[in-house]
Amino acid sequence: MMQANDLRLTFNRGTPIENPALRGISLNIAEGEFVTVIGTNGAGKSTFLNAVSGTTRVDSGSILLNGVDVTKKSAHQRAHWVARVFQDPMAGTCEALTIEENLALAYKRGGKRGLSFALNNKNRDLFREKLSILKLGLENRLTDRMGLLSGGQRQAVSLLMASLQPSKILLLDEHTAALDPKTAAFVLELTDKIVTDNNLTTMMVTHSMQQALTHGDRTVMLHQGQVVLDVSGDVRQGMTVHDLLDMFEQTRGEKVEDDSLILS
Ligand SMILES: Nc1ncnc2c1ncn2[C@@H]1O[C@H](COP(=O)(O)OP(=O)(O)OP(=O)(O)O)[C@@H](O)[C@H]1O
Repeated sequence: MMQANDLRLTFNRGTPIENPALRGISLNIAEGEFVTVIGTNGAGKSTFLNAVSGTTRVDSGSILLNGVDVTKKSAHQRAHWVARVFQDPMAGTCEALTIEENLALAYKRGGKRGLSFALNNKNRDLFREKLSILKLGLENRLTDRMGLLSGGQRQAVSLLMASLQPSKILLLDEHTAALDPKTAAFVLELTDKIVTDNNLTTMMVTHSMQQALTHGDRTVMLHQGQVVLDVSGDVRQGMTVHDLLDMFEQTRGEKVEDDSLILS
């Protein structure tokens, strides 16, 4: 479903602050697969997601979505293949617009018709039905401005927006990191439900090794711009954070030096 082939990207090439952020990332993700992505600070996780969504162009390599080479397509052109939820709850939705307007925008993603076209009674019923899944009472607040919602509520709506159209891939970039622990747990639970119910192909970046192992069905670890671990199936089943750290140490001959990754 998603194929990343030997992605390479160096920031500030030829300057004293040259930084090879992606050093040959290759990763194939099958339709409906839920991959968690973990890695130390600066490992290239966000850059990789940016490369897939098209907000950052790679120097070389290619990205295929459903067999279509999208490497040279802009983020806008990729919008109907890619849905994304960011760490900042303010980033994925438009606070000046109402809840229903935000949902309508997501619903017509990639389409050419205007917002008013997507805001009809039939769609309002659909939005109400979808919002009721969140169990936050938002189905009764369609015309409230998005800016009135809490961070957790906004992330929940963002997830819903991501599932309104059959995307080719859902990218979650530490989308619970800015939330309090209880709200983060709620949004993660919701993530599992929305991903499973809609059979979404998903890549979720998380800073928690524990989360990476308990959600999704495959875990990929990035380190210094490369994929260094890729575990799934029986190997991943029952795997502890300790096991993952051991595996990293055996493969790389070095220890993970990022405490936040180990402790969170
Ligand atoms: N626009 C940019 N210009 C220059 N360097 C950048 C840019 N974006 C990222 N980098 C650098 O590329 C490297 C990878 O960054 P990236 O944000 O992808 O890491 P990450 O794994 O998401 O890290 P974190 O867990 O800290 O968010 C880092 O060294 C970062 O400083």
